[in-house]
Amino acid sequence: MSLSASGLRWENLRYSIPLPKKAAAEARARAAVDPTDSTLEKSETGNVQTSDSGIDAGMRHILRGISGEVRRGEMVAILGASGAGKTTALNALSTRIGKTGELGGTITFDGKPRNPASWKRTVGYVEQDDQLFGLLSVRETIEYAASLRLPAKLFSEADKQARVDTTIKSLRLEKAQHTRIGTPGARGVSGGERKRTSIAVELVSDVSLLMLDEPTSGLDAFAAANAIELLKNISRERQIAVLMTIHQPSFAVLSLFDKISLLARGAVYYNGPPHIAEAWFESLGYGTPKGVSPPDHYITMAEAFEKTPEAEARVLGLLSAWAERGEAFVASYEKDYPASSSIDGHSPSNTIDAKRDVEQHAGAERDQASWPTPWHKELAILTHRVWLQLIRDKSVLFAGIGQTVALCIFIGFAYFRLGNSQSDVLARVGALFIVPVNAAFAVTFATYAPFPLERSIIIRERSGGQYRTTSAYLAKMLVTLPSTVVSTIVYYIVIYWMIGFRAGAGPFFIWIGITQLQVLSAIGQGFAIGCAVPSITLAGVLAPLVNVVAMLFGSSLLPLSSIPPWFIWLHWISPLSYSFAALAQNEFGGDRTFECSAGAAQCYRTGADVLAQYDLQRFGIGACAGFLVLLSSAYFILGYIGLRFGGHPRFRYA
Ligand SMILES: Nc1ncnc2c1ncn2[C@@H]1O[C@H](COP(=O)(O)OP(=O)(O)OP(=O)(O)O)[C@@H](O)[C@H]1O
Repeated sequence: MSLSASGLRWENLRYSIPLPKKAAAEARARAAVDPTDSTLEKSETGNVQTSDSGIDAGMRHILRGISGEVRRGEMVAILGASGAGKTTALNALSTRIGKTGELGGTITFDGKPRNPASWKRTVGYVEQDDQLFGLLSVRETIEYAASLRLPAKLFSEADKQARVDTTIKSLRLEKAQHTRIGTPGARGVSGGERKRTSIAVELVSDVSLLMLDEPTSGLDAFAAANAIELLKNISRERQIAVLMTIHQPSFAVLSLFDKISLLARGAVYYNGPPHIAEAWFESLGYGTPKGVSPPDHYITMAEAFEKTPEAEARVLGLLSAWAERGEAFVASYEKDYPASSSIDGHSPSNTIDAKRDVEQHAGAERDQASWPTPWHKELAILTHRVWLQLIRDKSVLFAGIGQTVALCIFIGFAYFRLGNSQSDVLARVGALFIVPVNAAFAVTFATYAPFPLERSIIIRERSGGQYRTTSAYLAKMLVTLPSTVVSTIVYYIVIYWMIGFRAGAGPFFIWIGITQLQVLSAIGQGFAIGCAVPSITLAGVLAPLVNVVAMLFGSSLLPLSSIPPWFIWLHWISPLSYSFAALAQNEFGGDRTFECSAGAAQCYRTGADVLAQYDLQRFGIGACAGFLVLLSSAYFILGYIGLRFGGHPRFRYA
């Protein structure tokens, strides 16, 4: 194969994963019965062909020595049946491959090994699922990407806007640019527009290589052809190398690629221009029958769907024929029939100011190891984006108002205007506990709910080296903290007067202060759970568990003296222990007295009696507030660690 130094090139790429013990033992047993079952035969070119499902010596071989290249200005597709290894190949090339498997072979970009310092800003990766914020418009989505990805040193605000306009135009998103992406509850742009927005988010920056995992999946034939045609134009105009996996393209779409790489069982059985594929397969006696779509034929004939010895022989024949003489065939065909639409000599169009672009690109190469935007600017951009989504999410606003009204009605009227009788003393203790418990539940749940989606978007964006975790995390905190305080404070003010807690400005402000610290710890819990747990289902299991345990060990339900010694630490790490104690001291402190009817067996005559009975004076109100701040900080730190390491994009270069 004649390989140029420009663009991405891979040689003898291999990837194997260890099998679970049981599967490995079964494979060994099968191999003992039929030695051909797991024999790997290496061809002269290093490509590996196999007669089995790819199991050998406790390893499953998913990629077996594949080679290929995509040059700048070219568009190449990796094709194959389901399970052929397309996604694994793309993942290995883009560094998104798992750490558990063994990776071998050589991968270079522009003739050099991929440089970890600059790679993530060299390559744009479009995932199969479009992870975008549904409440932002197409244009806003691309603008945020431009603001975060284009180096501030090289692009003024006007330059960035110009780049956004160009990108919108080149992806034909003009009409949809002001439409929101859409959420499950509110329809937005079409599937094709959504996909083109995902592509635009990558292309708005100076990437030299664009990788796409099945960009046409879920699109109709017209939208699919449209997207691929646009990508082809962009690869030409901007001299970007475009590599994608694609599932069952139409013949028209197939013809748009400069090269296709056909995979079966993790090995290549054709790699070259699409128009030569037919000649190659014809030379093997497998030309496309009349009335059958060539891409469908190329893919299905390399799968032994029929499960017959003939089908198996056909697949193996295709694999070994390519390994033996495929590249020579393509080279001689290209020599005899040079393609009319060769990309050689193609120069970038004026769509983007080419000269300035080249200069900027050179600057960007030098600067790629550093972050594109200063930290404070990153923080401002990300905070603005979180804020915009918050104010647009009317469901959160209405749910918050509805919740406040409902809680005021139920809790407020259940404990309405408590007096000084003995039963009212007990009711006051109950109210002092239930109000912070309610904050813990309602706030924690509302806080962690959006995290799983945001986390996957943050991973995608951080994979492109767009910003630091600290700025993303702090931006979320800067919006969540004040908005939650504002939305909960009304409830605490109203409920205080409805229940009839101790009158006076001092007790009132202490009440507000402590309940807000309880809210702070609940937000912290929401951050910790949302950032550390990747799925909403898991978070939904964990959050109630954490809250119920905190409630059990941090309340009067289980007096301190009754808690088993090995669980006592749960009392000290429960925020409710401190908020309940502080609120009780606020309510029952001073010289408060209660009615006690003559002849009553037991009475709380003073507030001090209540505090002594429930053992609520170990720490003063100030110390309790301090512990609440400490616990909240610990939760926020846990959340940061969860996002920093759990939500960290993983790159594997070797
Ligand atoms: N980490 C892994 N552990 C176990 N098996 C794996 C792993 N990664 C890939 N495989 C297996 O390797 C084979 C190739 O997977 P891959 O996802 O690359 O296929 P594909 O060609 O992209 O298929 P599809 O079109 O269905 O997405 C599949 O059989 C898959 O089950």
